[in-house]
Amino acid sequence: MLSCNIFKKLFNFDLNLEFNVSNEILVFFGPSGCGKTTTLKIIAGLKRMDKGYVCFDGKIFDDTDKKIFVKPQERKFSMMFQDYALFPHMSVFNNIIYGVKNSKDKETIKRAEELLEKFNIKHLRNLFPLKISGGERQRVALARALMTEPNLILLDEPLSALDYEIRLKLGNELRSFQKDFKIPFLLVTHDHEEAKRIGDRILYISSGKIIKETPVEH
Ligand SMILES: Nc1ncnc2c1ncn2[C@@H]1O[C@H](COP(=O)(O)OP(=O)(O)OP(=O)(O)O)[C@@H](O)[C@H]1O
Repeated sequence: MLSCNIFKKLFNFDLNLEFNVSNEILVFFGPSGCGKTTTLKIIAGLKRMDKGYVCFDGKIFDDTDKKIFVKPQERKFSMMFQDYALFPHMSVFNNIIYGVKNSKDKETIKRAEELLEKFNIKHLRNLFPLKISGGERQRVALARALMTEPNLILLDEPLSALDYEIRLKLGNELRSFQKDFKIPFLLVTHDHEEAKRIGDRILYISSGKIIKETPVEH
């Protein structure tokens, strides 16, 4: 389980959130600028907070009082950004296996092939990111996020560039992935329908605070 208590002074308000994520899809829902991305980056270790902690399964990854900070690359948390952050000089396939230690072994190749199949991007495997569409890049980024067998997945607007039909399909697949992986997923969206479709629980965020929390019936 991920446990967080986060305080950070932002330009216009203070970010102040306390929450846990167990083996479920927790959605952060809120308007642009309310602090969603900043929160994911603090959890990933890509931004520092002013006060608080981030713990996962009893291990401390960040604690401002105890002066503990674990580097992002040592957290085994996978983050997918809004802008996908794919490597432009690498093929789709190499982007997906990037970050896996034994990228040449059979299991890795098999897993990458399965993800290519699952995300319907098999035909793109040798192309470079600039040659494929935004929606396709998003699917490659999703496959990469799931490739490294992380303990936790942080998804920042993972479906925002996709057509409605594909959003529905990938949304369902995200739910089935979460059930297969049995790890916490934290997903950011400002689409309420999507929050209800994908999430097990929704935290409504406004100006850096949780204003409401609701479970979702599926
Ligand atoms: N370095 C910084 N120091 C202080 N405040 C910042 C800094 N960078 C951004 N902010 C402020 O933090 C707030 C939260 O930004 P954040 O990107 O987390 O929002 P968001 O909810 O993810 O928005 P969006 O949905 O548009 O991506 C913004 O209001 C922004 O002005």
